[in-house]
Amino acid sequence: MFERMALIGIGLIGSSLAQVARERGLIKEIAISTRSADTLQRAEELGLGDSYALDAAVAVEGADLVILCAPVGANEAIAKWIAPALKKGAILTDVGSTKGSVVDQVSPHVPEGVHFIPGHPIAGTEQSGPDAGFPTLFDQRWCILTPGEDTDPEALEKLSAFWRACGSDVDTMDARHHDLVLAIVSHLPHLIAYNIVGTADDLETVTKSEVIKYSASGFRDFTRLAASDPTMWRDVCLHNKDAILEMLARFSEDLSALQRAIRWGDGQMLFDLFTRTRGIRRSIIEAGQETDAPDFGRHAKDKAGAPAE
Ligand SMILES: NC(=O)C1=CN([C@@H]2O[C@H](COP(=O)(O)OP(=O)(O)OC[C@H]3O[C@@H](n4cnc5c(N)ncnc54)[C@H](O)[C@@H]3O)[C@@H](O)[C@H]2O)C=CC1
Ligand SMILES: O=C(O)C(=O)Cc1ccc(O)cc1
Repeated sequence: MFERMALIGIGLIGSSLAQVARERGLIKEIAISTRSADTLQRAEELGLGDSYALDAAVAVEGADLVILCAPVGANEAIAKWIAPALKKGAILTDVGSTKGSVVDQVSPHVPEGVHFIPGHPIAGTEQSGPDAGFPTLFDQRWCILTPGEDTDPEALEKLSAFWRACGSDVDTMDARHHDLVLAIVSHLPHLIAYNIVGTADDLETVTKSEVIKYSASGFRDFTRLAASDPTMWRDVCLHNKDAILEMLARFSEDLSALQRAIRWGDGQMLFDLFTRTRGIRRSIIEAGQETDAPDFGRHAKDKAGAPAE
C-alpha cells in the first residue's frame, strides 16, 4: 500500500504496526526511529524494520507514510525536527490518545504538500515498549481519524485503507469531539484506576500485603489499568486538560450524590443507579463488544491472537 513507512517511536503501538504491516505485506520498506539507543537496538533485535536511525529526519527521508508513535508530549519537537525532511505528497499521521493538542502542536510545522491526518487506534494494553507489540492488536478495533476541512480526500482514503488492512474499522470525527468522548471512556477510567490503587497503597490500616492478598477481581481490574505507562498517561492528562477536567467535575458531582445516598440510607437511589448502569453493560455486550480486559472493545467475531494476561 505504501513504499516506505517511517515509525517514529517504537513501543507497544509502533511495534504492533511494524509487525502487522510486515505480516500482511502492506509496506515495502519499514524505517524505524526512536529516541533511545537501547530501544532502537531492541527493535533491531526483534527484526521490526529494514532500517534504524536515532535521527528521525533520516528515517522519514523518502517515506510516503510517516507515523508518530511516541507519547503525545513529544510530537511537537518531533514534527519540528522531521519537517524539512518530509517528502512532498507524504501522509503524516500519529496514534496519540489525544487529538486536539496534536493538531495544535504538529500542524504549524507541516510543510506545504504533506498531508497531515491525525489518528488514534482505540487498541492497546497496559504494556509498553517494543517487546509488548503484537500483530493482531488492531484487529476488530476502531481507529479514529480526525481530518481537517481541507484534508485531501484521496489521502484520507489511502490512510483509512491502511488501517482497514491492519484489521481496524475506521471512523472520522472532529478532533475536539474525539477528546471529549475519549476523556470519559478512556482517560477518566485510567485516572480513577491510578487514584484507587494509590489510595489503597496509602491506607495505613490495611497493609500492602493485605491489599495484594485479598484483592477481589474488581480491584485487580483497576491495578491492570494503573500499571499503564506513566509517561504516556502524564502526557494524556496534560494534553487533554479541558475535557478531562470537565469529565472529572461531572464525575465528582455524581460521586457526591452517591455519598449522600449512602449517608442518608437512600437505598432506592442506589438501586436505581445500579440498575441503570447494569443496562449499559448489557447494551455493550448486545452491540457485539467484548467484555473482558484486555479485549474490551474488540468486536465479538474474533479475538484470536490477543495475548494472555
Ligand atoms: N498504550 C496504549 O494502549 C495506546 C497508546 N496510544 C498512543 O500511542 C502512542 C505510543 O504509545 P505506546 O506505544 O503505548 O508507548 P510506549 O511507551 O510503548 O512507546 C513509546 C515510544 O516512543 C519513544 N519516544 C519517546 N519520546 C520520544 C521522542 N521524543 N522521539 C522519538 N521517540 C520517542 C520511546 O522510546 C518508545 O519507543 C502514545 O501517544 C499513546 O497515547 C494509542 C492507543 C493505545
Ligand atoms: O488497556 C486498556 O484497557 C486500554 O484502555 C488501552 C488503551 C489506552 C489508551 C488508548 O488511547 C487506547 C486504548
